[in-house]
Amino acid sequence: MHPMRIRKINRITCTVCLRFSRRQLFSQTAHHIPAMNNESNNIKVLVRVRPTLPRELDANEGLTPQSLVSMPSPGCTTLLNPTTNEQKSYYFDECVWSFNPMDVSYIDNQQFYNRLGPDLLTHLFEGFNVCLLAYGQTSSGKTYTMMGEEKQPGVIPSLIKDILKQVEISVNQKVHCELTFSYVEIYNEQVVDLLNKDQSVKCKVRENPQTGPYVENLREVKISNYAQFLNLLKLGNKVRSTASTLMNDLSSRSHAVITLTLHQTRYEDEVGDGIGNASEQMTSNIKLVDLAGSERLARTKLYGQQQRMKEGASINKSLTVLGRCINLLAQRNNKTVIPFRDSILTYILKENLAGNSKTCMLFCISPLDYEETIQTLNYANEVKKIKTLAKANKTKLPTVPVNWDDLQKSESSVIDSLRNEVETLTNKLTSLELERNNSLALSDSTLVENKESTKFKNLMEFLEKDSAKTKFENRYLKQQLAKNNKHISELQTQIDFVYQFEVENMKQDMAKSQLIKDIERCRHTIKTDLVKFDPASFLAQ
Ligand SMILES: Nc1ncnc2c1ncn2[C@@H]1O[C@H](COP(=O)(O)OP(=O)(O)OP(=O)(O)O)[C@@H](O)[C@H]1O
Repeated sequence: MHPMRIRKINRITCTVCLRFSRRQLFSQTAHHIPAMNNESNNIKVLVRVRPTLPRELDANEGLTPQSLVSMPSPGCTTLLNPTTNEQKSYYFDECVWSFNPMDVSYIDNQQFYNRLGPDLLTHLFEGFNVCLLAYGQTSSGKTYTMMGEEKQPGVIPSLIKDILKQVEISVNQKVHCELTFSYVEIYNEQVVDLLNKDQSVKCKVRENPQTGPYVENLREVKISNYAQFLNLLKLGNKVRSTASTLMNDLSSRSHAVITLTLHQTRYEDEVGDGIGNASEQMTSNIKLVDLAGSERLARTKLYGQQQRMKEGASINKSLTVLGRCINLLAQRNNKTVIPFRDSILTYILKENLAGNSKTCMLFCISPLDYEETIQTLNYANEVKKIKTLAKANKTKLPTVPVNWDDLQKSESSVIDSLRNEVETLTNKLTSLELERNNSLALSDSTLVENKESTKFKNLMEFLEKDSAKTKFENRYLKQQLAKNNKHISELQTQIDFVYQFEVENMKQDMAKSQLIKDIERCRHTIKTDLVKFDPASFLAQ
């Protein structure tokens, strides 16, 4: 594999391994991108221009070159043609200026996430399928925006942190959330499951008539804390490096797709403060896609159609087909058949490009490369015409609203709950191992009769559901217990205070009565002395 690529994958893994502080996370005022509502929406289009790279500075004798791109207002991007000096303006939902950190309008990763995060999070928890795609030529800042760096975490780690925090908040409202994580790479029309060490398992894309295309045999792993996400990312990146070495190509020619699926279950109230039965369920997902560098797609446009198809097929068919789908979708002709199935990428993204999804596409551009940038901006201009039809995937599950401010406050409680989670997971692992051993022992004896094996399967399903419920109940009770303990300790402080106060009062009362007694005794002594007192003898002295 290309050494730059290995360095990049390592960078991605190291970057998110570092926890970011609450201040870093929420230092910027949230400014949301225009809200996406529960109807037909256009795909939201964002454009971000990156700073000059060291090699570009070197080429300009260390001086910052003049950017060909400018963003005179938050929704406008202009591009200067260096040959003709003509300037072309484009209008998008949001234009993000990250050219020079010294500029007042400079937007860093944290600020960028604070604009995008609240909507992504709210839509996911409201039950919508959500998608964020990063598109752009090589080195335009796609991975930097999606994954980020040590001090500037990108959208993916920041979003996962916030999803986990919202999951904790939901538990308190008796909504059990289960989050699963999958990580695939699409290269040369093949899906590589990056979480499966056994690469002999083939992952084909199939279509469910209700929910659309999905990847068969995909490993989806439950995550309930940030450390688990980091481990999976590490594992995925390790497989990604090996896979690209085997393919003898650069992985910048591959697309990375992270999918987070959220299952929410609301439990009814039981008499008292307990948990009743599960009432409603809802499933939604978010796809976070870091596309392969688009520069070759642009170059192929110089060739004739046949040549372009050939190159698309051998180098990066997916991007060529994505471009074709986008052109056809932008024409908004209902009769046109969109060739989603012509590539694995577009097949996987079918729902996100034209179906049930709230989709946002980020176009990363270089400030100096006129040819590539104009291609990307023209492409973005087409994308903004595309409409999707998002519906919340639920019947009537009232969700726990996402409160950005609450999430800020919940930072410390999450760390505490993560500690609890370790304990819960260890217990769960032990019980699962026991369950598995039992099941293996049982299955040996029950294989003899089919009837018995069905019974056993049903029993296992029941046990699985029951153990999920028990786990949730445990978490809920733990939270209630923590709340009660807090209340008890507050009461204890009040009791201590009242006790101290009473003791002080009693002491004062005792001192008072002692004083009264002393005065009484003195009065008595004086009285007795007065009785004995003889003025004549006193005068004679
Ligand atoms: N907004 C930004 N601020 C600071 N540095 C950036 C920014 N965007 C990109 N960079 C830097 O530019 C370089 C290339 O960025 P990145 O690796 O994210 O590009 P890419 O589009 O993912 O490339 P590829 O298609 O090859 O995977 C990196 O060194 C990164 O640190």
